Amino acid sequence: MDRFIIRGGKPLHGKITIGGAKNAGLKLMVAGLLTAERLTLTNVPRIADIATMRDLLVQHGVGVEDLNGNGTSYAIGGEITNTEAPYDIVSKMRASILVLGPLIARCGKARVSLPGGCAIGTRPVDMHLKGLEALGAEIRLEGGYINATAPKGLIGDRIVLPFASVGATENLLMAATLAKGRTEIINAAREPEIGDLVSCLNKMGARITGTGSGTLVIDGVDALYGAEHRIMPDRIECGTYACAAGITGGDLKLVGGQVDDLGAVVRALEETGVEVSQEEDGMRVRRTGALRGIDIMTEPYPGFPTDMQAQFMAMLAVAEGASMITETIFENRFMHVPELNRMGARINVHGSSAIIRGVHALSGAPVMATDLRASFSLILAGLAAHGETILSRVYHLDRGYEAVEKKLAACGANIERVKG
Ligand SMILES: CC(=O)N[C@H]1[C@@H](OP(=O)(O)OP(=O)(O)OC[C@H]2O[C@@H](n3ccc(=O)[nH]c3=O)[C@H](O)[C@@H]2O)O[C@H](CO)[C@@H](O)[C@@H]1O
Ligand SMILES: C=C(OP(=O)(O)O)C(=O)O
Repeated sequence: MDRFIIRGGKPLHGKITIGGAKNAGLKLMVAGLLTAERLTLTNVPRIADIATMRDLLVQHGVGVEDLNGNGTSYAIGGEITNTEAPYDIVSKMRASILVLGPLIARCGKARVSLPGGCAIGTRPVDMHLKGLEALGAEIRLEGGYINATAPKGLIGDRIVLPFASVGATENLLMAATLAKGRTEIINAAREPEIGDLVSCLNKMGARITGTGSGTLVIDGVDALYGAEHRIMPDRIECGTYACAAGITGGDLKLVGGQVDDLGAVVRALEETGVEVSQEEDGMRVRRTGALRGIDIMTEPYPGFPTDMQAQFMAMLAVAEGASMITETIFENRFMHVPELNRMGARINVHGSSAIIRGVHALSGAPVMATDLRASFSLILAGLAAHGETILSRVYHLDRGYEAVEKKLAACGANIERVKG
């Protein structure tokens, strides 16, 4: 298992190019299941989750061609020959559940392993299943698998989501594109990645309106077609490197970063004393004064994203005064707290809130990554700490961040990957 060795204490200066968004790219690849024609995706991030999604599509029988041989453009297309998504892939990557809706819509049946929980929460898929049943799917759970059929095809309906789930919205949205008649998804999630998916589906011939409004209206069509789509920049990767500038007191240009996708994150950065501006080719982030403690609550978009919570916690650990972070999306997303405390942070968790008392400095220590964003919070702490931090289990990080050590080292960080 690879490890990172980080020697902290250097402010970061320079440019970091933001890649395509993991949380858009994965769904856009799945959208390739909705047509036999060729869907070309560009700006694909070179991360482990994308490779896993590629394996999943290939085992459904669909071709995934690497167009320029470097993993940044894929052409997806072909007939589906296998409608099963097996446990070994789904258990590795929860986003695999998103093949369920498209497979039922296109093939009238699907057998998809239940994803189960993960380090951040139990993460049930009840809303995905209830919504698909409302569209006419018959669903049985057996042996850890979801067995779904739609003998008469899917039929549009009005679906009210009890919570604006990103995954449920996407699964139902994709299924509804090929359903008969109109589907309305009320209390739909409004994350920008869903807007990116809608824009690609509409290029493929879908008829979807209401992006970002909380109500999506989908008029089903008989078939979808080939298209070409550039994946949006990863706002979470951008926010994460913004925290790297913030915690080290540096000055970074995040090429391709868009302030507009990061409203709540930008407001929180500014409140802590980090300056953010939109420039022609990306977002500039710098800090010259002290970091100040703030209170944050995670919420569905446009609120503060849970996927930025751990990174802010690392930054607030060295801010002046006390901060409180309340996590409302996942019930167990504080696994980074004991690791940050091992580096000298003073954080206490009370239920779904963490109280952070800022310390003057952190000190390097051996620490363990537990999930994707928690991993990066430990890198951030390591970049600001005195001495050496050794981060193990970086495979969590490789799921969603491309070339972390190269991007950081190019801006002056002392970080190396040790293979093993
Ligand atoms: C691949 C991807 O895009 N992942 C993102 C997606 O995850 P994901 O799509 O899994 O997140 P959801 O918005 O669905 O989940 C939010 C909450 O709703 C609960 N829930 C969800 C569905 C359901 O049927 N029943 C249920 O109870 C979940 O357990 C969780 O507590 O959105 C999350 C919230 O912004 C992000 O943190 C993830 O990075
Ligand atoms: C929680 C995340 O991803 P996933 O939903 O794939 O676990 C994330 O990107 O922070």
